[in-house]
Amino acid sequence: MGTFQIEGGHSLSGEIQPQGAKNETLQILCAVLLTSEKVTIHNIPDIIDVNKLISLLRNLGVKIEKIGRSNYSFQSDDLNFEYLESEAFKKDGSGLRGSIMIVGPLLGRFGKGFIPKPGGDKIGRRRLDTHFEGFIKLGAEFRYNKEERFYGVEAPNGLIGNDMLLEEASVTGTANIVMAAVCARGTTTIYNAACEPYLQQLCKMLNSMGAKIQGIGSNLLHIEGVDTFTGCEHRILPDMIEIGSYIGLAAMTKSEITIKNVGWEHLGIIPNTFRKLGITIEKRGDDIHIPAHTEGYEIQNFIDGSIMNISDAPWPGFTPDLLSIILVVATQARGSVLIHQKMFESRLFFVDKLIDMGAKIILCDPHRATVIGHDFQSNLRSTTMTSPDIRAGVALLIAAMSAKGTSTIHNIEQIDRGYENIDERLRAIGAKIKRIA
Ligand SMILES: CC(=O)N[C@H]1[C@@H](OP(=O)(O)OP(=O)(O)OC[C@H]2O[C@@H](n3ccc(=O)[nH]c3=O)[C@H](O)[C@@H]2O)O[C@H](CO)[C@@H](O)[C@@H]1O
Ligand SMILES: C=C(OP(=O)(O)O)C(=O)O
Repeated sequence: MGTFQIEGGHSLSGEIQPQGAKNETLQILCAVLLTSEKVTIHNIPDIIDVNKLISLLRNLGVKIEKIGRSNYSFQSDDLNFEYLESEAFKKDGSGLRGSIMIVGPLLGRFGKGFIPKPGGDKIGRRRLDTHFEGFIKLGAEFRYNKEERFYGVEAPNGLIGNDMLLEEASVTGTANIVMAAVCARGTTTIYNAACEPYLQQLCKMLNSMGAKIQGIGSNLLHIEGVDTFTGCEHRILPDMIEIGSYIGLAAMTKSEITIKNVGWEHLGIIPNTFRKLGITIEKRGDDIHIPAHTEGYEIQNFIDGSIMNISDAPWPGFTPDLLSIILVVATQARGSVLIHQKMFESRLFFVDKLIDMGAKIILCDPHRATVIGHDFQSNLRSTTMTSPDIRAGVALLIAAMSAKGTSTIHNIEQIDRGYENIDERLRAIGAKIKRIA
């Protein structure tokens, strides 16, 4: 179990470049299974989840070449289907959430796809019904082995396009169904599709491989199935969750930071949501500049004077992955805010650790927490804590960097799942952070 030791109370300053987006990369990597031709992908982040998926693809027989620091080529021209029946696959597949998205392309191209119950953050129930209901609508037969928690879909005679209305705008579910539907005979429409930028990126990539997807960016996708796909080149967007994490980090440590090349047009409601906490965010070309908040930051009220409420919603709503960051930053704001995590059931329990550090938070129920900001009148106290999930881990890291004294965070593998070399990159702008195990 890895550990960070953080000496808090230091302001940072300088420039930081966001990595390629974890959640886009996981979708894009699965799409390489659709073609026997070479697919080249740029700006792949060097993080645990992505490296696990790359290794799974390699074990599945995909030929993988690293052609630059963050650039790879993939060729799926001779897959090893025996691997899908092996114990090694059960272990590899259950190591991350994103692995679920190999099922759609395998089902579409080869008529069968399997996956063990995927891993990922333990943040409450994370069912897969939307994925499999979609495959069934396309004509696949579904099997589930309860003992082994192993899912399978088969369509030996190929998939047939259909109209479907998804029960939830599931991100990985939509990606999975799209990658199957592009191979189906005839037309598929997917209503209530997730439409976040990474899904848009996936659809654009698929179109550049020969797919015929319309409605990209909306929640109604129209897909004409095609028989074959060509290779392509694709570049991963900057990671919006990492960008949001740096905005929060800058404000809470009163640091002046420039976040470079953020891809503003893909950030949606994220900058304005941080502005509701009173954080100044300047657009400088494609960079975000955060001035040092030496006078603190004040949470806005609603127009009628009622208390601010920040909650998650499917895109273009606010991503649930940044609510933990919003929550920790609010602990030093002037004013109060209600954080409402609607999607996940166990993602707010980490507030116990912040309360231990002296933060004023009332956990109303598993989905809602009220934060009463300190306005920097009192510092958080340093402590020893364990990172429960990827975003709570970074929220705790931000808390530790703003706290008085030296804190220890265990289980930093959770952070390394999604943040490339975070200690080294933060040290480069002045953080006192050591990886001690
Ligand atoms: C690898 C990956 O890309 N992971 C992301 C993906 O996970 P993932 O695709 O697994 O998440 P889903 O979009 O399927 O749903 C997440 C949760 O939200 C609930 N839900 C979802 C849609 C909806 O309209 N209503 C609703 O309540 C679901 O029941 C589920 O509990 O999307 C999540 C939601 O943005 C992010 O937190 C994850 O980081
Ligand atoms: C919840 C997340 O990831 P995953 O879906 O991979 O567990 C996340 O990135 O915040």
